[in-house]
Amino acid sequence: MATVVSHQLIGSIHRPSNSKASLFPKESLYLPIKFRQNRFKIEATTASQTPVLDTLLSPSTPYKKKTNEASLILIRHGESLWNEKNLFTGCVDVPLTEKGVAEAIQAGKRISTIPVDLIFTSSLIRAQMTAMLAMTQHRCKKVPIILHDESEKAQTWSHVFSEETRKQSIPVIAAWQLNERMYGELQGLNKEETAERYGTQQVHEWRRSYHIPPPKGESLEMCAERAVAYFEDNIQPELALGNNVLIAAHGNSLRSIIMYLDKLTSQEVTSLELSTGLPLLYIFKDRKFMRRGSPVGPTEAGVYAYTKRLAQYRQKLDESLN
Ligand SMILES: O=C(O)[C@@H](CO)OP(=O)(O)O
Repeated sequence: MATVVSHQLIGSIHRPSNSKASLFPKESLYLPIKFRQNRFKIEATTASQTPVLDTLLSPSTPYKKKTNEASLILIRHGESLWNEKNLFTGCVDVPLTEKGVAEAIQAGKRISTIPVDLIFTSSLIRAQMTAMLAMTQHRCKKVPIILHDESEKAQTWSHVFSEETRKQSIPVIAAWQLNERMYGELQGLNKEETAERYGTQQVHEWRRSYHIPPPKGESLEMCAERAVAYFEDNIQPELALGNNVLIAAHGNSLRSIIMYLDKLTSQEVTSLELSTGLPLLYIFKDRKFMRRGSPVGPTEAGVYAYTKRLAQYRQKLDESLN
């Protein structure tokens, strides 16, 4: 059984279940993503069909599986304007504060030599800002590009016509399933005033229990049903193909994903707290997730000792910059 956890430091695409296909297509086969019922659907197709996802992911986009290992970085967004005001935020779409921007940039520095091939964010601006700001610091210097596939027009109009430019880009997929838990009738209320009104114990249960939902909102369990399902259906298959993934999301959507990764019980997850803007690294190897803490910075020796692959990646970056 997992020990009590306190991560003080850390901060559909619907794939057919037996599909081994990646978002990074191979030679003659590529995988258009179609937006259906708020979920992406990936279907294999042949080169004679319209390349819907041709915008960024070209047939020869770099990633071929060479390893059964991949990195997974989780970042809770930096401080938002409502974190600052101590308001329940949930699915309300508020931006980062100046401090939140600085946190995202700092997070980027800390992960700047850890490989990232694919980024998933929620559909909320605070998570997207965090991912984008963090990637400005990455030493690979690749440009994160949001894939818009809400319509055929959006796909066509954001097409990139240079193979070289596409190679210098990182696809970003925004998924509502990674959004913050919907806080129901608490959204917009001050947390302290709510505790005074309903009692500290009641508010703590709404905020941290697994099963109890806030009034007309989602419990962590309900949030996990969509966030973990999305992770399993769309993110884990990429990791299994050796693609390194960054997820920028929220306190509670990430708590539910960490509960899944670390196999926490519904009791243990109540003491899991995530700070804003601090990255947490996992290694996915042999179909298992190993938690590797929060990288302190690009020069930290410890992180690169975790796996040979990370050390090699960093060495290549060092060589290319010298
Ligand atoms: O207000 C929210 O949406 C969340 C995260 O900021 O709050 P809590 O930590 O209470 O779940």
